[in-house]
Amino acid sequence: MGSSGQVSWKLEDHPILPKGKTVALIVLDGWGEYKPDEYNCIHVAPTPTMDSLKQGAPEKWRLIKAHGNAVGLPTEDDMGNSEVGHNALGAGRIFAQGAKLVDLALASGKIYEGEGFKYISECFEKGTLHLIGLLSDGGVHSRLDQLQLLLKGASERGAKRIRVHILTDGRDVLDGSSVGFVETLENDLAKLRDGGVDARIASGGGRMYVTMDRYENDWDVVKRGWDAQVLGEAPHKFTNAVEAVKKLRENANDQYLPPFVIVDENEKAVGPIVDGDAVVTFNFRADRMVMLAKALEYQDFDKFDRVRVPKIRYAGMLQYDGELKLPNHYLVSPPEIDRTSGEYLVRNGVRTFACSETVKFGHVTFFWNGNRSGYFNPELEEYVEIPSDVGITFNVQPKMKALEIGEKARDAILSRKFDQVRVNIPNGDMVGHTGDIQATVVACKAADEAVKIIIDAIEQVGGIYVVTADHGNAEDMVKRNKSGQPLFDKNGNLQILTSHTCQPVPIAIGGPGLAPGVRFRNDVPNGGLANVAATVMNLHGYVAPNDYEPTLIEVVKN
Ligand SMILES: O=C(O)[C@@H](CO)OP(=O)(O)O
Ligand SMILES: [Mn+2]
Ligand SMILES: [Mn+2]
Repeated sequence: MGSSGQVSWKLEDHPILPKGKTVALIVLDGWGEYKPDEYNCIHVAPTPTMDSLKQGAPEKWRLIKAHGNAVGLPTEDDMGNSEVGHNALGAGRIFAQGAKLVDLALASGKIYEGEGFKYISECFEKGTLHLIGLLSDGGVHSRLDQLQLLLKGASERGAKRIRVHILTDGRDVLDGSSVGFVETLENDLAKLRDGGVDARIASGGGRMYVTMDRYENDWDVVKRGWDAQVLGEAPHKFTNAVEAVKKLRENANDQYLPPFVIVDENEKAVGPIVDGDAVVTFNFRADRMVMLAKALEYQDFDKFDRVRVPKIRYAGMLQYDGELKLPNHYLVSPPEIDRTSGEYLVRNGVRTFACSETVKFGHVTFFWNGNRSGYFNPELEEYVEIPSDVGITFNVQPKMKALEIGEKARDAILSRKFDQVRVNIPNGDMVGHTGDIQATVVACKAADEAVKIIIDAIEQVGGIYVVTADHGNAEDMVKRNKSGQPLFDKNGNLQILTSHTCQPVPIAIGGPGLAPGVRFRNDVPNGGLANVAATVMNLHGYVAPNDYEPTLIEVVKN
């Protein structure tokens, strides 16, 4: 059913539940459930609204899975993330995600037989192969072991000169871990050199300061990367990448390292991108690669002065935006996330409003709709983006735009122009990633206040609310041993967890429009994010398509 031509879009009416209720769908980003201790910012923060929803357990509040296999990731040790979380929430089915698809393509060798690899390998004879991406084993945007296999595979297939442009992490993995990842990569590159391949690290920088911006929040981030990777220019020059990262870490953490280039003994950059070269962006996840992909691929580009636009062959690890066909060439086909609940509902006349601030805007639109940008039907949909603050780490502004998002949703609800009002409230996640516990407590309080604004509006119009989250983050801010005790580093400092978690997330339903007798079923104990779409379709008065994961709710006679 890949092509929409053969799909029957008409949804069956729900036998009991009515149509026409306003449904508010609230996704708290990075809001999991964990034991209530001092490192659980959601517990520490005053969150009266979320607390009162929890009182509705088990009929109106429960936990659902948001990590690992439940969201299409390779293993149960993989924490959830926004891409796979919102994909599952919106699509109502579990798709093997980028991480897994790349694993399979590398294991079978199919990655080297595809059009994308053939396309770039045409440059191997005369040009350099550049690999740009996030260097960690976080598994959210990329994975080191995949990079290692790709390096090996490409050199076995004729790549003679390879340059790696690294982006240090510290967000999906512990801050400080980038030194170890760079050392590992350097060892691999040394082995390749022993085998006659001229392979080196050429440039680097921290993911949040260099290259990996998203949703066009701050093009300067991408420009810094461009200058280092393509032009070979950066404020910091080193002859060795391990040394670079160690030195720059004195003033910044891994996520925010300034851009640097590796130079030779004559101070000349060892790996600018020039005519005739091949480039692969090795992240599988889309959102933070789209901007660079545009800069590399678009002829007409006015977001910053590229100075020099090399004639290259460029391929993404995946195609990052199916609608924009960006990039044109890619090594692995992305998951085909079709027939999303958003598309079904709009095609059945459900008027939809979606809103977040820039840094999460694509989550409730692009990811929600199966990595597809744009409207299904502009007559029935309105997507509102509230500009995020630019150039700050969010611990200095932990309230972010939560209240503004709440107010926009409230206005959309009270206008009665929409049947579904969908938001992402970013605070738990974005502030949780900074590792600043006090700020994250403030963030959670603000998120709770935003939920209240929306629920109050739903009360006024007789609607229904669904409150859930895409994965954990703010509920646990420390690294722990197997028995859950916080871990300390060798200097006795608490090991702060900046990443997401593997914890389940809450889901709550309620509101005056919820029909009598609606409650969570108890026969879907392993329910996860993918079960939410069918649930929401029911609340709009429809039955979900057969192949959707089952609904979480039932209607019992009183
Ligand atoms: O910031 C991001 O890119 C990821 C973490 O790498 O977070 P989220 O999945 O919540 O967007
Ligand atoms: Mn998220
Ligand atoms: Mn996150």
